[in-house]
Amino acid sequence: MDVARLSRRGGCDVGQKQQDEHAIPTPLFRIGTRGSPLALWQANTVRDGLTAALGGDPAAVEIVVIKTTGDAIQDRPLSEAGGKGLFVKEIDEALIGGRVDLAVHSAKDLPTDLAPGTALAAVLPRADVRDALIGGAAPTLDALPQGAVVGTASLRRGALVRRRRPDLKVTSFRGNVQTRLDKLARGEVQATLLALAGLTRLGLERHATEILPEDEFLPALGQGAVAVTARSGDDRTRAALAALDCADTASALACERAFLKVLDGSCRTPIAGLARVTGGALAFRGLVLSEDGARTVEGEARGLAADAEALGAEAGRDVKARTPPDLLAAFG
Ligand SMILES: NCc1[nH]cc(CCC(=O)O)c1CC(=O)O
Repeated sequence: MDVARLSRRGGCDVGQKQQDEHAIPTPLFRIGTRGSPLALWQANTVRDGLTAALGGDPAAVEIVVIKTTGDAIQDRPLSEAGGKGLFVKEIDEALIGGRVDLAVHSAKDLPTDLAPGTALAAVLPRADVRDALIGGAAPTLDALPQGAVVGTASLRRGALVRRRRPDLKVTSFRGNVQTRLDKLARGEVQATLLALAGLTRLGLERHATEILPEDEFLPALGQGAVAVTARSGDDRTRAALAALDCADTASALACERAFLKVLDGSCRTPIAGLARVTGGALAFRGLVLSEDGARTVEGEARGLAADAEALGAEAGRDVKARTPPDLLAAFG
């Protein structure tokens, strides 16, 4: 990246800076993020990568923490309050309004339709996609006592748990990763499930008592990936972010998001799926479940990574065509 080609905002170019050494430097890029520990880890990772790509000036990239409606609502399941979009609305507004130049999100929390005027600009290399069980009463799902209570806010995790252990009780469980671990420690539930990627990023992976195999516990679409959005027309920011993009992860995410888009009108139906890309080839498996996990409809797609989006959409249409109407009704 040729930093000299990037003009500082507000006309504060290098010549001016030399004239007035005490001027507060204007960052080249502002990153919008939520303030949760996981969100800050992600934003810091993008800041470090972007700073390095720009030549290492620590003043070049600034993080702006934005409080979202989703952060404010703590008393009810988000699927009731309005869904995932609640975590991105205010950040999108800041992006579109120019208060920030890029926004960092967990890919799995990003709605399938991005806000008009914004676009994906980079996807970081994917971390471990698997879910982990954090068992209080026992270390593994199989060893949990009959009727034990598992706390999770995720319909997908709830359905996958009940598919394997129909006797377990699944209760809604919100809050950030640390809050959930605290609730478990207080005995409010006997076990919970969290993304291994999130635990690892927060240095909390020691709490995982069982790592669930990805073929049985198919992850959420986008799990383990960090996505960066920018204004669609902002070529300056998009060019800078291209240095951070992992092409294989971006293809996998495009496939998974296309699958989700075909299937999901709301977030009331448990959906899982994972695309793997190796040497230009993509393999995808996707799943729709009933809330109790008793019924599942599975789809697969294989092809070129270059066709990622079409492969995901095709798998989505195939699964949708074979899904019983009452499961589809939940799509809202
Ligand atoms: N919905 C919250 C969320 N968003 C991303 C992660 C974990 C990190 C990731 O999947 O990239 C988590 C926590 C969790 O599901 O355990």
